[in-house]
Amino acid sequence: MENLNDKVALVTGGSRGIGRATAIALANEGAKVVITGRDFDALNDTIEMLDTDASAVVCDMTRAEDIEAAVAHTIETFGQIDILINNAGIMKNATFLETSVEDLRDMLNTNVIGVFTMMQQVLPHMIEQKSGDIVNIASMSAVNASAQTAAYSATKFAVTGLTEGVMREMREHQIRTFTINPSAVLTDLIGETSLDPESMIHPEDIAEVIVSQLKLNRRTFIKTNQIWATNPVKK
Ligand SMILES: NC(=O)C1=CN([C@@H]2O[C@H](COP(=O)(O)OP(=O)(O)OC[C@H]3O[C@@H](n4cnc5c(N)ncnc54)[C@H](O)[C@@H]3O)[C@@H](O)[C@H]2O)C=CC1
Ligand SMILES: CC(=O)C(C)=O
Repeated sequence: MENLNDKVALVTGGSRGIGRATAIALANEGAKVVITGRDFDALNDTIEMLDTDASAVVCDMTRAEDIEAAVAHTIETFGQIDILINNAGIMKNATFLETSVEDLRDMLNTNVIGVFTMMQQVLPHMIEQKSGDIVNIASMSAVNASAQTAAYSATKFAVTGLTEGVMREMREHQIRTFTINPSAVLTDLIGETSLDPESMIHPEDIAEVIVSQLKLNRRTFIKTNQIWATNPVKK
């Protein structure tokens, strides 16, 4: 089993939800953590929850220069990047005919181009280290499309393709690249739901899956998964 103690993790969208829970779980394993997001105060709230060496950097995933600066900050602060959690993402729900091309562009810019740019910035460091892990948070919407989320699904299907292609190129460098596919998780992203919150997946559950996959012996990895709630029931 891998030990995450002293590994350096960069977690995007670390101010709340799955990103915050993952940053906390990695810190609990002894990893050093850099979190990114757009709101410095919200990032600092997360930093105060981390019992480890940690740093926050403002980084809008739609801005390539922010991503470049966040990666440079991580290298300057901790000297390496062992784990990248590409978590930041947005969802805009609408029927297909009511989806504007601007909403599609916003989701593509954050969910796909942000992930693409972040991997392009981080991978040269991992290749030089001859080791690294990249976890891209896709979604069950990357497996099954639903009514009212066609455009969001398209961005998450794109994350799957991007991740698999990168994985095939990077395995020879001892870099594991994989997707996580959660179904509905109790976070701000899905907002009000008709489900009983206790019966839903919680962000901490996703964080636990991520940590357990990162702790697999480096000779193996789970290429993708599907994380379901056991028995989601209505309120
Ligand atoms: N909540 C759910 O049911 C599911 C969520 N996901 C995915 O998990 C990831 C995290 O989502 P949640 O924690 O649920 O959402 P959330 O809304 O609670 O958190 C999203 C995080 O991403 C950040 N973010 C959004 N746009 C950004 C940008 N342009 N630049 C920098 N940071 C940005 C937000 O500030 C926030 O910190 C997303 O990629 C989402 O698509 C996947 C499956 C299910
Ligand atoms: C929000 C999302 O990605 C779901 C419910 O799969």
